[in-house]
Amino acid sequence: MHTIAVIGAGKIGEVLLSGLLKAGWQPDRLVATARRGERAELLRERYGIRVLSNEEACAEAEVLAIAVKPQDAAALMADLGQHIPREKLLISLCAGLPTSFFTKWLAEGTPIVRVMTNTPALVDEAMTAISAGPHATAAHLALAEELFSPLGRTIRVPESQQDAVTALSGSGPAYFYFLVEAMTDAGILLGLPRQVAHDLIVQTAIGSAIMLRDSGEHPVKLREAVTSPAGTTISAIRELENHGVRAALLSALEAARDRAKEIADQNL
Ligand SMILES: NC(=O)C1=CN([C@@H]2O[C@H](COP(=O)(O)OP(=O)(O)OC[C@H]3O[C@@H](n4cnc5c(N)ncnc54)[C@H](O)[C@@H]3O)[C@@H](O)[C@H]2O)C=CC1
Ligand SMILES: O=C(O)[C@@H]1CCC=N1
Repeated sequence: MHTIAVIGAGKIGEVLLSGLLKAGWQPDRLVATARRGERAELLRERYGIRVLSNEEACAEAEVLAIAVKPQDAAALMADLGQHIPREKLLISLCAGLPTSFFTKWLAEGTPIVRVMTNTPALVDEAMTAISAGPHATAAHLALAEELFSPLGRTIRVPESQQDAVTALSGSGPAYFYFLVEAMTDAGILLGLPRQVAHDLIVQTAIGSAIMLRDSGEHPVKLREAVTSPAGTTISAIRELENHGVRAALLSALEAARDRAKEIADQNL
């Protein structure tokens, strides 16, 4: 069994650590690094894992999962790159950064895999997309899948699609929460108590998501089944179309994709 180091165990790094522990990884196979002492202490207490310096973690683990913010990656790699021998596998979780970003700090031949996951990993329902970067073999991709499959679903995509994946499923949970928040407000407008509105919409979201996943039906079909002739739903749909919600989503995701590219450009 490999030892995995999560370099920069913040929100996403912690999700990965807790998922691996739930999947049966032994705490002595997991190592984390953190910038702040209190964070290190919390991770030690919560998970019983070792929290080391970046350099020690690199020496200890065969797989290095880079989970710092993209804006912190250059400083990290400038310090750490020289301590990473080519036998290690580097897995980047950083939004926007292409695998070519990392190669300049790494020994020639070091394998890199790029991953985009999302926060539903906390409830074992992540969507994780995995791409081979330079020198990543089928075995490296299989190892990345082994690490992320306990957190939910995994798919493989070409690296050229990762910015789009980031815009769609990486950021996706935020769009659904935004929608739930707005629909709860709409319930308040219609006179429902906040808690009732919240409960109604959360269960409706869960039911709709399960139907989308399990029915095998196209979303248009599912929507049509709710939309009665001259009924209530079509009145609401007309307002959504009048307000350009579909166009807003297209623009929103394009903006997220463009921001991923911009992050890369600012850090290259
Ligand atoms: N939050 C999300 O929904 C998602 C985030 N990501 C990506 O995951 C990465 C991490 O994001 P979050 O967990 O949200 O950020 P975060 O800010 O919660 O975690 C990053 C952690 O890295 C630590 N750090 C920074 N520089 C360090 C260094 N030199 N040595 C050790 N630790 C260092 C910070 O102290 C922080 O705890 C980002 O690159 C982001 O693009 C990917 C998918 C989803
Ligand atoms: O907002 C962000 O930059 C990160 C990447 C995907 C989700 N959160």
